[in-house]
Amino acid sequence: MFKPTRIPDDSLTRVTVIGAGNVGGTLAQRLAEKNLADVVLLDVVQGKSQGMALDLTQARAIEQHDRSIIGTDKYEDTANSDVVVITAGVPRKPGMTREDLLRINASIVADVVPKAIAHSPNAVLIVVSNPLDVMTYLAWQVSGLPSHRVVGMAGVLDASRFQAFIALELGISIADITAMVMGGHGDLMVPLPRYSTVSGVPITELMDTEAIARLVERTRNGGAEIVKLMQTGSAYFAPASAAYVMVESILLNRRRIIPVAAYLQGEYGLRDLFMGVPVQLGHQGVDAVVELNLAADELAALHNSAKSVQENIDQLRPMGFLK
Ligand SMILES: NC(=O)C1=CN([C@@H]2O[C@H](COP(=O)(O)OP(=O)(O)OC[C@H]3O[C@@H](n4cnc5c(N)ncnc54)[C@H](O)[C@@H]3O)[C@@H](O)[C@H]2O)C=CC1
Ligand SMILES: O=C([O-])CC(=O)C(=O)O
Repeated sequence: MFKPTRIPDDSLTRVTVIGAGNVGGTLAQRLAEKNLADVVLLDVVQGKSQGMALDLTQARAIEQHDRSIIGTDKYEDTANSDVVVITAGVPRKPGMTREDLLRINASIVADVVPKAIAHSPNAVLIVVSNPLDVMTYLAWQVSGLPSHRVVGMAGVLDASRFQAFIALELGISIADITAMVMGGHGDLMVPLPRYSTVSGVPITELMDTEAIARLVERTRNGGAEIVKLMQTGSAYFAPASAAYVMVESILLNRRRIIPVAAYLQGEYGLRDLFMGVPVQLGHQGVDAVVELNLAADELAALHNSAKSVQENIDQLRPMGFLK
């Protein structure tokens, strides 16, 4: 008779998601159900990640995958992860900006990142918690990791929103649309119509300036529009999808060229901050920052956004989060 043989669990790819909330839970689901990686889900609330992991495990028969999903509140259980994603933090409520979360989320990020990286020193770190660019800078500082192994998730999400609004406006398939959004993940983000296309044709050749301005504005307010509608939290389906894309490009070494919050060392005339720029993203994290040829007004908008990010990074010092 056939006798199954149990062999020791030896994960080839393992992703830790810190924070088993809306974004973290949905990301864990995507990672496992798309069969990309085994997942360890950690939350400070006792039982939350364990319950979610059990629930996801009970869907395996239906979703047909054999990925392990572990829920825990112990960092030892996250050891040797290839990628660590930080979604721990507080989401904003209607009327708040992302920057209003700076102090509370800085205290969470400063606490969880060193603990996670102590057990996965070779991981690539992806930050999701808001305010995104500032939290990514802080995570880098407290992780001790080289800057290329720390990235923030926002540009893929913001570009995906811009793509969705272009598709809705033109009544065409999302499949043929690309978009680029640079800058900080805040009200001053920089959607780039010249670098947003339908089958290779820039949307500047397909829409009038009024329509483009309207879609740009809706993209900038994409997060706030959802916060206002939901009242009790912020977006998570599209954010989890965007984080998935980044994890996939890293684990499969796809070297996708996508916008992420990356450490800038003179690119675009900016230095010593994390902010949204296109990068080549692979196994080691950021292989290279891609420098697009920006027009003077586009570059000015990028610098304006960078100024706001820098002002918020500067607030971390008097608060005691940075040396
Ligand atoms: N970068 C982006 O584009 C996006 C960022 N976000 C941000 O992501 C964060 C999470 O959002 P949601 O998942 O919707 O919030 P949520 O409230 O559903 O989940 C957050 C989870 O973090 C956990 N947590 C808090 N402190 C912790 C700690 N010290 N250790 C471990 N876990 C801890 C909470 O218990 C909770 O389960 C927020 O800061 C939100 O603003 C959300 C969407 C998009
Ligand atoms: O709006 C928020 O606070 C969450 C977020 O960053 C987004 O959905 O873009």
